[in-house]
Amino acid sequence: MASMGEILKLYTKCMNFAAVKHKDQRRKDQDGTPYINHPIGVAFILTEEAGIYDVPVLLASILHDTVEDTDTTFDEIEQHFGSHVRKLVEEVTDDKALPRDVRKSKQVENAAKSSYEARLVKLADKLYNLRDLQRCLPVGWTEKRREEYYKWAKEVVDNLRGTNAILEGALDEIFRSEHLI
Ligand SMILES: Nc1nc2c(ncn2[C@@H]2O[C@H](COP(=O)(O)OP(=O)(O)O)[C@@H](OP(=O)(O)OP(=O)(O)O)[C@H]2O)c(=O)[nH]1
Repeated sequence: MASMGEILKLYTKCMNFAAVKHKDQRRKDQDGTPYINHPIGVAFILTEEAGIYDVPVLLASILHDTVEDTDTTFDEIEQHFGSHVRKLVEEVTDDKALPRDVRKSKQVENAAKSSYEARLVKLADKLYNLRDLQRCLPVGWTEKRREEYYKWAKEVVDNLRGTNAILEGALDEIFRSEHLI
């Protein structure tokens, strides 16, 4: 079993890796929030709200957008963080080469087939993004696009149910406030 020191070393290496990879990326909000706030926030939801302390899950949550949105490869993830974390990051990565509508429907389909660990990352990711959407509308988004995102996110979440009552409860609170349930 890894010591606390080894775990902290790996966790810090992971945050540094993601921060370097996302360094030029910003969120879509008016303020151009540094993108790294999102993966760190997803990991924080898992520890702080859901009480998840599973190391591969937390590492995958921090790395979840590195391959999708930066030049990071799955081989690189494996080299630094091992094959288990690589598999989880693969499970939560969308293929950006696909047309947007195909990518979005694949995410709904793939949710149902995901592992328990990947489901935790997906739920926390959706929770962060939906809260962000409640906080402010991304630049260039219309109210219609916002509504469509909520509806699509609910379809994904519905295929992830039975995974974690805290995360699903927090998501349902948002869906209720948006009159989706
Ligand atoms: N709410 C919100 N989202 C932002 C912001 N900045 C960046 N995003 C990202 O935008 C994506 C959602 O926008 P879409 O238009 O639906 O997706 P797309 O960019 O992938 O086409 C999410 O990424 P994703 O990896 O595609 O996640 P998900 O849509 O698969 O959950 C989310 O993380 C922001 O300021 N607010």
